Amino acid sequence: MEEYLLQNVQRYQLLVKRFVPPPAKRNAAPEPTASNLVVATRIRPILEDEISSGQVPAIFTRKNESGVVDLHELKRVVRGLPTLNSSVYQAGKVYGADSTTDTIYEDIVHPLLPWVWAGNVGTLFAYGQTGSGKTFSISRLERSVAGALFDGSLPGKRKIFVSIFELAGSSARDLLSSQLTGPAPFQLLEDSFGDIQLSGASEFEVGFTGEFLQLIEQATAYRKTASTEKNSGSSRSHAVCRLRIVNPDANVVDDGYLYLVDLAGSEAARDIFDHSADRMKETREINMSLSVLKDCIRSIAGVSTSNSKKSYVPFRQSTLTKTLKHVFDPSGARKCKTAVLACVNPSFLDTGATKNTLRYAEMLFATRTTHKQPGHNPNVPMTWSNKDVRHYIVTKSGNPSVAPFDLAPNETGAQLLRLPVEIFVERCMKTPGVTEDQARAFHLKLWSLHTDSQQKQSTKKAGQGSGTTDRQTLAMSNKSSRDLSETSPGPPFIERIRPGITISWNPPAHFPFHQKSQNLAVVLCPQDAAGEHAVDVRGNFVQRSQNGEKAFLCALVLSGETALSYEIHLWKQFVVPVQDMQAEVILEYDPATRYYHISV
Ligand SMILES: Nc1ncnc2c1ncn2[C@@H]1O[C@H](COP(=O)(O)OP(=O)(O)OP(=O)(O)O)[C@@H](O)[C@H]1O
Repeated sequence: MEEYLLQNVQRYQLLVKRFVPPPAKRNAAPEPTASNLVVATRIRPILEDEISSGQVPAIFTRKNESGVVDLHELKRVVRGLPTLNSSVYQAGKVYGADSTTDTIYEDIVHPLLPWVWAGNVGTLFAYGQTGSGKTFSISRLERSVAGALFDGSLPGKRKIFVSIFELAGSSARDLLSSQLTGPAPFQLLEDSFGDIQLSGASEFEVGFTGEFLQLIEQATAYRKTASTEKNSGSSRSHAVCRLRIVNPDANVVDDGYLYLVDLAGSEAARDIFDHSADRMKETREINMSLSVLKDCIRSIAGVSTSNSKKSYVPFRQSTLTKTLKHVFDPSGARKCKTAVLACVNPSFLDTGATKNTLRYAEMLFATRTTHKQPGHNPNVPMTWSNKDVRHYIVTKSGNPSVAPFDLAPNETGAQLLRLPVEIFVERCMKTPGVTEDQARAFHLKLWSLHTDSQQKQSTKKAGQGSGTTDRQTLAMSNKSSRDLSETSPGPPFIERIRPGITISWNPPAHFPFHQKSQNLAVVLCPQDAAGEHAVDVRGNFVQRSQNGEKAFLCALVLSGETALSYEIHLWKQFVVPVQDMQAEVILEYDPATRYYHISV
């Protein structure tokens, strides 16, 4: 086909010249005043070597209509001259070949900085066909961000921490690791707040622009690239630069995060020079992760392949979308703003890939909406305002009740949950008469409610009456994709207890391994099935149950060396009555640290 196009380039140019643009169908939805999603399309200039090989541009912006582009393909006909097949796209803000990266920065990236500075999450990602200008754009935008963060234009003091890593297939590798063997693998773990943690990846504090740029250069040198037909320095992994912004003066404000993501280009087998098994596998994995990304985009746009408005967002299916969970998780609690840069190659040889990129840009453009916080739910501490927190403290902290001003002067539910247990207890004990045991029991009560709430399904229904694709409607109606079933509420906790699950429990006062944080145990078998030689951690034989009390022999889970990490002690066993069990807890193993962490 390429040969055919190159042979007919003059006819193609003639037809393009004669083309009369039809009016573009405008998106009927009103432009949100403060959208949480900005979509932009960048058409890179046609390159010298492309011109010298006879290529011409196929994509054009309109003079009087911003945000609209026309794409022309040459259509082969069986008999007669080829004709022109034109399509029109409305793909957000459009930047033509003569636009500068500085303009794009001012329009879509700079607004993210005050947002993350204030403790929110901002994301910029560039996607598009291999050779379409993603790395060119992101690398320059990163430099502008590095300048603006330290030029004193943002108010107040912040500490800035940088991690840079690449995602390839199912692996995540640290591009700032000091290992001589190359980027070190690490784990992406989801904590009980639903945030993704980079377990084992390095993070460096940077104090000025040059220091940040040096880290970017170090990471770029490590990043995996290879030659493709379209780009001699093609990126063979997705690169993520994550900035964590800490406000040292306000310990109740969440850390801000800025993600700058340069995706690997999608490519076809014909684009690849080296067709070795490894290279083909790598290409398959990249294309697979990009396809999961597209599924996520389709789902949040409410036009999933199943045509169901209650789409399941499959962000856990690749490390890329897991990293971008905050963008796609309908149940996410953090406030997010996202800028998407769709990059396209203007050449008429690349129109297939360009159409694909523009279709997804259009789809994303249709999902723009203002961000609303999930509504208050008395059973979900993550949704509580400070007023809700104070009410809970007054009514549920025991006798005497903890003074709300001592425990949570400003904190929301999410912030109270994040308080280290020792600080929580210390604050509770400022109230006269409150004992340490009472404070710890109250902490446990709050956490039990939290862990249970993370597992329960939302009962609200999708888009009732509105018929819109509002992400918040999806958020309220869709489960997070951790809830696999749409209809089943799941059995109550007591009925779920079985060998193999981990539970939190309330040990008796004489228990010798009382943990400062949660007390956890892995259920091994019913007490009566333990056998006559089974001995518990105190050296007592495990008795058969009496008075029909239901109990299980459990292995203890004790705290690890690092905060909120745990180890399973299979040989330290103890009988736990069902009545002392509180909730099921999901533990996730981190091979890097060899500890378990609470996942849900
Ligand atoms: N706006 C631009 N102006 C001038 N040259 C550009 C522009 N955008 C991209 N290029 C050039 O186009 C080529 C391909 O760009 P780049 O490497 O950024 O593509 P990519 O989309 O990151 O590709 P891959 O996915 O294969 O990594 C490079 O030579 C780059 O210098």
